[in-house]
Amino acid sequence: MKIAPSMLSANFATLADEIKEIEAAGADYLHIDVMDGTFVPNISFGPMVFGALRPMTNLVFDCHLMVQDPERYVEATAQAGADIITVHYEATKHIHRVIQQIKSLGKKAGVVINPGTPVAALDSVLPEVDLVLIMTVNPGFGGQSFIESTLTKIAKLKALREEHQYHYEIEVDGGVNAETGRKCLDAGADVLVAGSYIFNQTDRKAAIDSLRP
Ligand SMILES: O=C(CO)[C@H](O)[C@H](O)COP(=O)(O)O
Ligand SMILES: [Fe+2]
Repeated sequence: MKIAPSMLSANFATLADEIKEIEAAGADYLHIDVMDGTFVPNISFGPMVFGALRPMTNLVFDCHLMVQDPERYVEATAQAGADIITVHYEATKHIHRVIQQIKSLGKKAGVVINPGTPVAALDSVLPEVDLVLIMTVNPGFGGQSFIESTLTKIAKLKALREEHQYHYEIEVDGGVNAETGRKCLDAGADVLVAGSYIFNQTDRKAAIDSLRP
């Protein structure tokens, strides 16, 4: 399994040091939450900010685009050094086209659904994607409580992957701590995103280690 600390909960005044610390502590991905104030009721940062961090770390840049019509920003995200670009099913009229756009830029393509969207909405893109992200909170803010009903989606995605020999990783995002993270792993998750749980602890290595079974 992999751990993806979410930069949203890091100290923005010392970002480079925060990122180096979680890299040394054994993180696998750096989860990068881009918010536009329209698709979600919050604004975070964009490609100019994480692009500046790219030369400072070898962590996989796992970009979660919470922006309306993400096709407008996929190219800038790729150019800023993203490795995985994940777009919301709910944010575009053309999810299949956006996935193709990401792949044509040579990046791994992910799709993400809100707690209110069923796995069935993803039928047509599951054969194409490298990652499926299940929101386990409503997107927009760190530090929210895990929504238990999302666990059944993880199991569904795992069963579909086995049945059809799909290749996507299953990632979960929101309210993940040692307890809820374990539930996600038991249900079949491959990647745990955790923001406040990791960055609110002074010992980030202990926090990351506590998420591993
Ligand atoms: O996408 C997100 C919010 O929309 C974040 O990745 C997520 O909320 C991480 O924060 P926390 O682990 O504190 O819940
Ligand atoms: Fe996220």
